[in-house]
Amino acid sequence: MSHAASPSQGPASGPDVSRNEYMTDTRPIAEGEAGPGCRKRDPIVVADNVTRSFGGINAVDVEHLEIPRHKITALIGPNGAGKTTLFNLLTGFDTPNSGKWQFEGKDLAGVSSYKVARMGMVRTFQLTKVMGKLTVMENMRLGASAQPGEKLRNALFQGIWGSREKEITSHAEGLLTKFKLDTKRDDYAASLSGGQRKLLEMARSLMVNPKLVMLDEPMAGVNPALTQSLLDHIKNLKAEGMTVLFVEHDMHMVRHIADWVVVMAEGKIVAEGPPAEVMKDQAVIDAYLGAHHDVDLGTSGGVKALEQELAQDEESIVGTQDAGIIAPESVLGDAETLRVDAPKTERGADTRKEEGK
Ligand SMILES: Nc1ncnc2c1ncn2[C@@H]1O[C@H](COP(=O)(O)OP(=O)(O)OP(=O)(O)O)[C@@H](O)[C@H]1O
Repeated sequence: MSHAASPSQGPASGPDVSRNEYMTDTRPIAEGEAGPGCRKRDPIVVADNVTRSFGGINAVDVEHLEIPRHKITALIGPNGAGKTTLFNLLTGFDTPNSGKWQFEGKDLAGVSSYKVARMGMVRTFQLTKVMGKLTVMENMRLGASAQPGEKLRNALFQGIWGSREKEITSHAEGLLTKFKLDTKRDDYAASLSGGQRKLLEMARSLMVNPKLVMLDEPMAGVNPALTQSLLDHIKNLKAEGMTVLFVEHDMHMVRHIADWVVVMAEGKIVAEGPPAEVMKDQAVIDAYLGAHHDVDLGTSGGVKALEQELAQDEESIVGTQDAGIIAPESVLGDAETLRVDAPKTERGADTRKEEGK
């Protein structure tokens, strides 16, 4: 498939043929049968034997993984499955014990996170890393620092610097307008809501015109009023020719926007395929639900069945709405959030997140 449009061009820049091209491509994503580690027709990332352990825990143990280009791939799995660690490894924020991986055919092992971003592979974090004491615009400008125009030596050449400055500012303004943050451009990022900070982080990551955008739990902590807008922005990334890989516990979001789903459990890829197929997969149900395996996650009936099953299980905290894990359908409505998590207390995940994961 041709790369018809620069990722920076949005729908505002005129008729967007790529929108149709990328959104309507129904060719199979896998080369053969879907399954863990299956080959893709057009992969943008290919990883082999990537492992990372912490003490005795094999946090990531991925034999083979390919991420399909121009598609939205969801990376799902219970708490502690290794999703964020895999993100960290692929983007140079952590170093694996072994393995190699390529982005657009280029080896990335040993490449710093800064260079990875400059090559077009950017990521956001579960807890946003926007700078609270900088304004929204200053945060955006920081996002451009992976571009050559921001290098110090270029600053010595006033002409280049001046035009580059204008270019960066105008690019930032365009993105802020698109993300409806333009009225906040001079506000401190600390004054934004959680959802607006997620939008800002996403907008900032686009300052380098990435080819692959990796979002770690984009919906976590987002007010329902902003949920639809975030979903639309993610779909737009694909329409504009970008590839998206996102980690998410919100199964409705996964079913709604993902073209492909990769499931991790205990560091390994245990299932892969189109959302509707994967959520019926026994390995996925087992990974999420342990003993509660007679339930189909792909249907709302399945959720009801699970709730009933859990209501009779005194040992399980899954399904107790107070824990924020599964809300009954009566509470969810249409644009609901359905979280399917393993109990956090199993591995002290909460503590780590508070430390700035
Ligand atoms: N810096 C670290 N030090 C020690 N253990 C870690 C560290 N980072 C991750 N782990 C462990 O590695 C495993 C995988 O964690 P990871 O955060 O990647 O899982 P996850 O699938 O992203 O979970 P969640 O859905 O809760 O975000 C867990 O057992 C976790 O406790």
